[in-house]
Amino acid sequence: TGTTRPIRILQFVQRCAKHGDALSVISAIDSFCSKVEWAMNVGDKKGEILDAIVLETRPRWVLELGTYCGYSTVRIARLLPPGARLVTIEMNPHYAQVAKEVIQHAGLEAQVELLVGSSSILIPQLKKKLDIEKFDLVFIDHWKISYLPDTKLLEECGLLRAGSVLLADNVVCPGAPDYLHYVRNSPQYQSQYYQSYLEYLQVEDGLEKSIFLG
Ligand SMILES: CCc1ncnc2c1ncn2[C@@H]1O[C@H](/C=C/CNC(=O)c2cc(-c3ccc(F)cc3)cc(O)c2O)[C@@H](O)[C@H]1O
Ligand SMILES: [Mg+2]
Repeated sequence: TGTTRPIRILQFVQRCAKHGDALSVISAIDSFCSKVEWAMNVGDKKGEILDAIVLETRPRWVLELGTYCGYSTVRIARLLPPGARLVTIEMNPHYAQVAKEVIQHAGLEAQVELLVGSSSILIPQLKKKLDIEKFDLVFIDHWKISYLPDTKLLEECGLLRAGSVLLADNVVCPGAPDYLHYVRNSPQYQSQYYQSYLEYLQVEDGLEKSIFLG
């Protein structure tokens, strides 16, 4: 009975963040998760690296795997140029509902397409569903065992172009060893590690940026 952690995060956002102000939503979640209850958001330190890569990529189409409460969805969507779109996939309907309300509180619902379902089922449907050509940026932050199969699925579905950027969270903690080996050894990727820290903790973690060479 009682509430869930995502609900407690949403309630804190609704109480403490200003409606339509994405930055206040981001800082409310970071404040709650660093002082009250830890949660698996990319967080403020890795979030700054994410921000820099979104800005340098200037993407028209972004895909996020693993929405959770929508923290990184808001971080990314707030930086998109007008007309750009962020498609985010979340298989847990409860988490998806929380994320929907977090995204709405930030005033970013127009830039975000939140799809509820498994990435392995939805990725092959994206071209038809959303008349998408290719993704310019993919932020991977769902189950760590799904990073590699979903990357291969994106390749097979023709959703990546020469220059598409994959950005993977948690390549150190919890780690995604099979994914890391693949992107660092495949001639089809130019890969780079960005060292940082696990969200809200003094533990090493990092992001891996991998450019698809086509
Ligand atoms: C079927 C494919 C598929 N399709 C669609 N949605 C999917 C999906 N597979 C998963 N989801 C959703 O994505 C989110 C899961 C995210 C999983 N993330 C971590 O496990 C993680 C852990 C730590 C950490 C934990 C404990 C520690 F001690 C240290 C570190 C830190 C981090 O930043 C982390 O991202 C949830 O919303 C799932 O519903
Ligand atoms: Mg993560």
